[in-house]
Amino acid sequence: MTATIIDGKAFAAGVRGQVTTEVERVKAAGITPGLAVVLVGEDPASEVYVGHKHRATIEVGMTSFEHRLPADTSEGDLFALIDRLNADPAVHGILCQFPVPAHLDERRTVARIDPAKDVDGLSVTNAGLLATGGDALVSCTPLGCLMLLRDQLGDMTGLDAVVIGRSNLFGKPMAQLLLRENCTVTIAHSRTQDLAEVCRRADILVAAVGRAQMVRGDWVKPGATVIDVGITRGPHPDKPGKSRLLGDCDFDSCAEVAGAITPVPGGVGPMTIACLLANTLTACCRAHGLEEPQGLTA
Ligand SMILES: Nc1nc2c(c(=O)[nH]1)N[C@@H](CN(C=O)c1ccc(C(=O)N[C@@H](CCC(=O)O)C(=O)O)cc1)CN2
Repeated sequence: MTATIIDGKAFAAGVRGQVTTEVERVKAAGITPGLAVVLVGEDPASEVYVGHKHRATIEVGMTSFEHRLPADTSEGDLFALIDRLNADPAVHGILCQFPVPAHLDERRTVARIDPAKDVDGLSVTNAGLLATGGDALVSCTPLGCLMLLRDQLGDMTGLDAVVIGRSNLFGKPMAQLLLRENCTVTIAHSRTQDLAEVCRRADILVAAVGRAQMVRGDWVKPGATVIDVGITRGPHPDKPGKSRLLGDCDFDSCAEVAGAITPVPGGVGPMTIACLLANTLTACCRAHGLEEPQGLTA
């Protein structure tokens, strides 16, 4: 293996430490940043992520408001809760954990959240601000990838970046962030022709397809920086009855060719929650006209 392994777990711990210091500064001004997380239903992975978010919020000194609603919650009841959180001055960030049950609509749910408290950066307002160069709250996972890339590469001007995946939560904001860094950006997806050839052009290859180990070493340009956003749980090959997490990249073959690569687990994943805390702090500072923390935004 030749590639540098990008340690997202350690980097995320550093971001959380920085957030903790900044929260102390904000508290000294008499304000405690507050994050409200809404979980509808009992998706097992979501239960775990929401639990991690709650603990991480408390650890950095913020207030955590957790709202767990039954799977059959009506849109009206969900929106009534969001309206209360929008109006609550102790709440600076709101997110609804995805996926939501099938009878609810993610876009309508996001649209109900006050854009100033939309710490997932998914509202039309925040997506538009990001696309037009404004001060957006940026979706947490792409923001985390940007922080890792800046740390790894510094100036990205002129680099060819390929993002595989076009979701609102990840692919589109990631592409916008890379464009802001002056990369030449290609968004590839399931209908892209000769995907392997497109990927081989990338100095920065970001994989968010949701198909385990799809990107193989011969898709990677020698020396490229590979960011693996996929998390698929599959059976463990050596431990019967146990599972393991797989990324969208075949780690061993990609690491033979890449200059640097994020592992799964321990790469991009931990950055998601660290950036959620960073976004909550940013939203709080903006709400109260306080100086914004440096290095925690796009
Ligand atoms: N409203 C949102 N919903 C979802 C988001 C989101 O950003 N906003 N992202 C994902 C889930 N997610 C956070 O919500 C998340 C995913 C993964 C991790 C993480 O730390 N992964 C670890 C492995 C964890 C494990 O063992 O399962 C890693 O990759 O190292 C944190 C948060 C979908 N929903």
